Amino acid sequence: MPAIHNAPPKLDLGHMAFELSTKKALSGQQHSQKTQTTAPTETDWHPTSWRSKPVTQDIVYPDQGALFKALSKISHLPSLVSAGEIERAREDYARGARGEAFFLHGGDCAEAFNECTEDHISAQLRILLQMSFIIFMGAKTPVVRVGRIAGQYAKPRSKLTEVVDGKEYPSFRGDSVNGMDLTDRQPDPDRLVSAYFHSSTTINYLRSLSSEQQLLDAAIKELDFDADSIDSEILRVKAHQVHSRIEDALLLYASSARNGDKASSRTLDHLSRAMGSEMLWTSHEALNLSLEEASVRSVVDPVTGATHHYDSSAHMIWTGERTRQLEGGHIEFMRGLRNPIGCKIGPTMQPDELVALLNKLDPDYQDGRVTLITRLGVDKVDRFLPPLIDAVQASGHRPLWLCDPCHGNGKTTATGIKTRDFADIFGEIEKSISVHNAMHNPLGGLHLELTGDKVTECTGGCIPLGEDQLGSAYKTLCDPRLSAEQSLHLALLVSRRLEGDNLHAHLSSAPVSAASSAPGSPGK
Ligand SMILES: O=C[C@H](O)[C@H](O)COP(=O)(O)O
Ligand SMILES: C=C(OP(=O)(O)O)C(=O)O
Ligand SMILES: [Mn+2]
Repeated sequence: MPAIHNAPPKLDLGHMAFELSTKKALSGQQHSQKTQTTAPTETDWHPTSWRSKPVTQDIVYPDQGALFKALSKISHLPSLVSAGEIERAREDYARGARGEAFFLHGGDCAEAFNECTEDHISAQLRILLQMSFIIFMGAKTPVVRVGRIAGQYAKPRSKLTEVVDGKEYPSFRGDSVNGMDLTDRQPDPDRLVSAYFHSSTTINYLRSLSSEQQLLDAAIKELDFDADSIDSEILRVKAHQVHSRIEDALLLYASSARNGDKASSRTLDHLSRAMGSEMLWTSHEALNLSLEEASVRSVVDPVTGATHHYDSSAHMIWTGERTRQLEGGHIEFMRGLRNPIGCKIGPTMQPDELVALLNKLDPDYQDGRVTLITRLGVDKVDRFLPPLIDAVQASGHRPLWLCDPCHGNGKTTATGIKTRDFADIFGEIEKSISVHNAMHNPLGGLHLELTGDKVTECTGGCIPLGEDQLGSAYKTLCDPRLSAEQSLHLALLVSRRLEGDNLHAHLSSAPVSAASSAPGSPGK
């Protein structure tokens, strides 16, 4: 049973008592709000109201004084994202919920402080851009990108302790909590401050990469993808199409930059819009509620007079499968925020429980207010997804539905390595698309654990990786991620699936690819 959160004695973090760094974001006017009295949803919500609820996966700090100091520091540091950006993200989520945009939400399972480097951050942005370009070509819908980035530093664990050589240690809970080293497993509040600065550096670098020029360069010039290596004729053809479309776009870009050519500019405008001209939205699992609370900034909407509460640490936050109890602290915290919020949905979720959750998180029935991230497992989608969709449709809520094909498909090899197989991952996506389509409730996007780096953490893919090869570049701090190559391969398969194109018809001379009969194992 979850314990009632052992809250530090009445921390006045000052999130309501200092000048609001976001005060100009909504209107361009100055609004100084010293105390907040109105809550956006229910009058009893407050940034601290989660503290009286049971909190699962709680992080217990031995030194409460040091915790108070760290949280107080964070509560006075500038917002990482602005209220205006969060408002724009809300609009994207509403579009996604209405089927007007496809979401690609992905990144590391757990970000690492020592991977806060130009190489890793640009690789993450690049892979998401490349995948969204590929998916856009099939879905023919703008693709909105959201990173598990700039704050994904805290992890829930299946077991809160582990035994090594007969001795019990707290499990590693992410770089914002403790260290991987067995001697560094006590939660350390200084890591919270460090997480803030790593997040801030990451966002700063992402912003510097987000100009249109950079965006096109990253997506187009560096599509480091050898189409000929794909072991499936259908996908190889598709990959070549992507390459040539990318080359066309690059030529257009060069010529319009030279001549200011109107037609080219129009095409490019279209391309940029499709790719989204905004920066990548940032997100993380809001696990450590003390940290999230210290990030809340309250702003009065000058038009309506309502007070909005923004979690200024990310554009979007979500609650995990292990912490989504209806009466728990995590749901309580999220319900009062203006940010788009999400919830992971595993196979134990009951349809009526899901509707109760939506009633609580989305009392005003706003499109895309809540993102439901289903992570059922490839073998459970057909059984568990239809009743959930049915209940939500009948409820009148319109959430954004994402498929997370990673967390329901984990397995451990005989030698104890955590992995996932590409075929299961694509299999869950395919099944989810089919179920959603059959119920006239189109899937709104994907939630993936992936990296733009060359890692060997998941098996399978276009150049199939076997279990015996997992050791060569297994770098994740927690769950296995799709490598850059596996991610691009997945994007091609998804693009093709969304396009509903039947390349078989056009390639009548080609051998029937295994991709159509054994999803995710093309040619094998
Ligand atoms: O990312 C999700 C969870 O934190 C992760 O799957 C837990 O991993 P564990 O089962 O090794 O604790
Ligand atoms: C913890 C995670 O997933 P879930 O809550 O779905 O297990 C995660 O997305 O990293
Ligand atoms: Mn994970």
